[in-house]
Amino acid sequence: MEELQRALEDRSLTVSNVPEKGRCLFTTRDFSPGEVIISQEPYVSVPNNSSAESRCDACFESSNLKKCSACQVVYYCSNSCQKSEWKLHRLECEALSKLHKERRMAVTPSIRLMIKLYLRTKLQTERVIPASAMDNYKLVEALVAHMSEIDEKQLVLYAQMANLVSLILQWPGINIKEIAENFSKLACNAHTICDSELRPLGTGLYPVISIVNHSCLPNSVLLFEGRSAVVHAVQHIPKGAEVLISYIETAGSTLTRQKALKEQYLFTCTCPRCSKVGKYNDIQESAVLEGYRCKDNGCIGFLLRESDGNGFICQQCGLVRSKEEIKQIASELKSLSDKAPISTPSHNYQESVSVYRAIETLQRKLYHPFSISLMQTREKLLKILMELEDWSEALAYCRLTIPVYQRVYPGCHPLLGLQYYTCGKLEWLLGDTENAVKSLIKAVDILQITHGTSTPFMKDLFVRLEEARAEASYKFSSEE
Ligand SMILES: C[S@@+](CC[C@H](N)C(=O)[O-])C[C@H]1O[C@@H](n2cnc3c(N)ncnc32)[C@H](O)[C@@H]1O
Repeated sequence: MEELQRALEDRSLTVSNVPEKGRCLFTTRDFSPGEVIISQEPYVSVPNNSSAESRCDACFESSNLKKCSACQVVYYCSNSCQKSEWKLHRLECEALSKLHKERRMAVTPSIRLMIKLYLRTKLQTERVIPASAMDNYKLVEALVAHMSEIDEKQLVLYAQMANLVSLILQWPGINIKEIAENFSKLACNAHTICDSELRPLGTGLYPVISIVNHSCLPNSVLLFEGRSAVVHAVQHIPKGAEVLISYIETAGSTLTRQKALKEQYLFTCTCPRCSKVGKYNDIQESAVLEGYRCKDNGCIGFLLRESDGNGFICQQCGLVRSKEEIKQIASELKSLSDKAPISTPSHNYQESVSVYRAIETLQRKLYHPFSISLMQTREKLLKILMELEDWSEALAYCRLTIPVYQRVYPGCHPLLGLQYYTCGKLEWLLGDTENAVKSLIKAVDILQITHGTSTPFMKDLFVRLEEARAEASYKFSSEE
């Protein structure tokens, strides 16, 4: 702990224990918006390899992959990536190769992550790979596991997974209970590694970044540059403040967010947003984000259940929607949603578009215009239409999502920045350079804070903005 405190001191940070939260990371100087607060390489990481997509174990790249010829499980995109992982993979490869082929192919990313955790610890203990203040097994030991709060079913699952890890490693005297506890640690401490556009690529354990606690109104954001986790301040953070990121999708109502936090991280959030639970403004916000729309299409009031329980009354105009009408649309929506594909293979894009269009129409009838479900359906349509290169309809849906994004991701949120970026790209493709410039400027304003300015993604964004600006001014001068 002392060694870690010294390493953090150099970064103007310190760790303290707070009774209701456990360890917390505090600043010892002011941080400006966009500044990197802390970054860390993973102690261990694995890509989310599936039959549909594989990635390099070292850099998560998905092209030019070659399978490890011995274990046939792990992929690398180059010799240098394979070399960088070799000390660890040599041991993993030996262990995996002893399994029957079918069993080996069924080893999940979570099992691999645990195997790598044990192998890395072994190699550090034997000093085959170096350890440091921010990179050692003691930091993993210090992570919270919440063992006493986990339900029976989950414990049984962790015990089964621990047995499989033991079977693969075949280490005499290995402690199954400790492996099960480590699975519980991974559940509330590991992070999903995403690319710059927040698409999930894999999972990593970053034991120092794991000290950062959650807020639904965070002052920082955790993003990834390759496999490195980087925490950026998204607002001015004064000296002595706690560094806070969001662990979950913050768009939901307070009850939805609290449920997600309780289920995965086993705590009740008391952040400034959550402390409003049950107050009028919070009830209003939940009814807007997750409730029904007014019967009058021109009214954007929110609906609350009538005291007799027979319907929902608009809090703006007083019109009532009957329970039966709502039930009817909800049931149509359910049967349509059951038909919607979870993932869309390319040959099914057209079919998916029609299903999601029908869902969107029904959701518009049922939900408030700022509904999160409606926003998510439009987001799906936007993605599929982009795959179909139908830029114009994709842009229409993208524009419809923007006001909801602005409401649910206020301030400097990467998802809002990325949505402006998509809008700008589509406007540019459709020749609407003037609006493209406006959207890309909004994207840059947010993303240079959340993502920094030096990543390939941001450099590409700056180039796109310059190109759009040049084209807009050329168009303007030729029109003159
Ligand atoms: C990734 S760890 C964060 C570091 C942790 N506080 C520690 O002592 O190691 C996640 C756990 O921290 C606690 N935690 C995180 N944010 C919290 C918050 N806002 N309020 C209360 N507990 C929180 C919960 O126990 C959660 O499962």
